[in-house]
Amino acid sequence: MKILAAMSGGVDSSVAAAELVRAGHDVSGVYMKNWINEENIIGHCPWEEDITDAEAVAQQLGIPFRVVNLMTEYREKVVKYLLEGYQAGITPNPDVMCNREMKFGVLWDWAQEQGFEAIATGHYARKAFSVPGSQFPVFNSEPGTEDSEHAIYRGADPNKDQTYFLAMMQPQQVRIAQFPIGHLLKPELRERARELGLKTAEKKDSQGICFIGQVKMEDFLRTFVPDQPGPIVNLEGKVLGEHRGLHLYTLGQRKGHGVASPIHKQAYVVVAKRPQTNELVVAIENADTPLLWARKATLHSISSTGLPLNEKRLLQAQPRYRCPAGDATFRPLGDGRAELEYKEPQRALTPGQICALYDGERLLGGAVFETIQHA
Ligand SMILES: Nc1ncnc2c1ncn2[C@@H]1O[C@H](COP(=O)(O)OP(=O)(O)OP(=O)(O)O)[C@@H](O)[C@H]1O
Repeated sequence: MKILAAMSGGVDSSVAAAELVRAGHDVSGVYMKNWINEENIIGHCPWEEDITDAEAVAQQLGIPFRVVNLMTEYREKVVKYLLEGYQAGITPNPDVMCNREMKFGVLWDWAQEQGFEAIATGHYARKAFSVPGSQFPVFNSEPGTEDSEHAIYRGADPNKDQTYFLAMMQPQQVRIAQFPIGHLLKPELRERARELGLKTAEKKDSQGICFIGQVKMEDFLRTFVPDQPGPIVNLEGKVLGEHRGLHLYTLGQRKGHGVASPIHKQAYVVVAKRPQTNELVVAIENADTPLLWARKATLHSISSTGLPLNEKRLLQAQPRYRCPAGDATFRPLGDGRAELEYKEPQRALTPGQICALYDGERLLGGAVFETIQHA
């Protein structure tokens, strides 16, 4: 099969490409140039080093390598969404959009023109397909037949699972996606990279948002969105301090708001943002802090990785990356929206954030939190 390996210059996608070569595919590597540090944002933006590393690994594997410039599309499809979201007071997720709009969107369009049949990434996720009549999961990334059903399962390494970031992928994108390292644990992957002598074998895992690399989200936002200071208040409306702009804070945030707690081992936590009055609301965190916990929410932009999510069902809903998925009832409202009711109260559900939907280990799709109903 002719497969395009998306190589970021990190160890995960290096091993992903190596696995495809080992399986005998016709592999080419590609680095997407989404963003360069032209805005002089503080911090280290290592794209040049990443390209050098990705190219060196491609050479080691004996595969062709190219850099494609997708900076215009990235600005349009991801950065704009990110900045508009923050300006509107919600918390967007650029990594999720990057997968749907860039890697399996714009990059896939380009790949098809070049005659590729699939795109592979170094995500910790497993691809499965079933031919009619057989049962999931059959972990295999072969294309199957026309009528086979494709699905994404959580990566085998629970600490590294990245399916949350794939939640908004469309069925036709799932069909052409391959995740060659999803069955590996991170230490096994590192070992494989060492055995192959790959240049990236000991390279540190990337931090932060995919395109801003080591740059902190806060520094990035401050370059584009002016500070808008306002009061920090408690639930009774008493002013406790000053914030620098509501967009710089996240619901559930315990540190970085500058309000010290008078109670030992009980921190102030951000429980609400009030755009009308530009107030950031904080409260002392405990098991029943008002506004912090919620069981019910509405979702919009429901997106399915396979069969449509148009019936009431029980499922597991993961409200953010690195957070357990809680049991919930999902009730579609018929207009791309749904009600979600968790069995247990959830901490800091946040409008604008992606909610990934699962049936056990299987990723069903995703949606965006619209409103949160506090008890
Ligand atoms: N600039 C890029 N060019 C090509 N592929 C990319 C790029 N950025 C990310 N990817 C692909 O998306 C996958 C997930 O991206 P993410 O930024 O989360 O990397 P990661 O999990 O740290 O993996 P890696 O170790 O490969 O960098 C990568 O493994 C790679 O296949």
